[in-house]
Amino acid sequence: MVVPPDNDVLWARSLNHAFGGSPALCGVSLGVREGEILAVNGPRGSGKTTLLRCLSGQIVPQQGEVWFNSTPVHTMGALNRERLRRERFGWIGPDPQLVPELTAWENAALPLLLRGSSHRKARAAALEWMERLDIGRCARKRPRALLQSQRQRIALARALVTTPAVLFADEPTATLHTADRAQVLRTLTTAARSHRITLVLASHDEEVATLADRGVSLVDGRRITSVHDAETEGRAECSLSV
Ligand SMILES: Nc1ncnc2c1ncn2[C@@H]1O[C@H](COP(=O)(O)OP(=O)(O)OP(=O)(O)O)[C@@H](O)[C@H]1O
Repeated sequence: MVVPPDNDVLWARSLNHAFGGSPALCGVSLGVREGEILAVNGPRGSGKTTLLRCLSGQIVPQQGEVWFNSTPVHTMGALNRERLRRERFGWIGPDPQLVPELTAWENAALPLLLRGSSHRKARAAALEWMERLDIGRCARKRPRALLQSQRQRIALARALVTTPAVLFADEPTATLHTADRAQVLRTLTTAARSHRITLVLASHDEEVATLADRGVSLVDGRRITSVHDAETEGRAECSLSV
């Protein structure tokens, strides 16, 4: 068995996954360094979501390996993967998927409440993140009374409230207007940097490339190297070696 490099918090080797015989990932390998912001680019249907779902343990690739901090994720049972996701990972998708009956702060605090944190602690942590994300004034409102951009920030607060080791963001700005997109992306990347949260960010948004440390590109489930990727990889390596 090949052991992953020490400085990679996440490492994937030769991932292959198909849905009903249609390949979604074909031999994708990559490493993600601790605290890095990695952009995953590619056109619709190129395998970005499938890659993030494999890396985060939501699905087990049909072939290949996924490692988190030198622990093999691909050989874990469903319960251990579930625990890993709950305790170490965060996820934000294109749709906020808030619980309509709960207030904004209760939605943001949900991962802590489910972990058994006290109501007071969970509320304080949720409100702190909501203030940082500039939605503190929405705390007592229910999702239906909020704008889509506010709802997506609540989902962001919910993903960040546990300070995950790795945050997976799958098209987090897809349902937002252009102005909101830029702001949510900047907020997300700033929060990740200030808390040293590793961020794997799949997006069509061109601004992502300027905010990430490095990018990988997928086409038809395969990893390709573009000139831009080679440049950004080079930049990341240079900045690490300074
Ligand atoms: N649950 C599923 N069942 C069947 N096919 C799927 C499923 N999920 C993904 N696929 C297929 O796998 C391929 C890769 O899809 P995936 O969602 O990973 O790509 P993507 O790059 O994230 O696309 P998008 O930008 O549209 O979200 C596509 O052909 C898609 O139709």
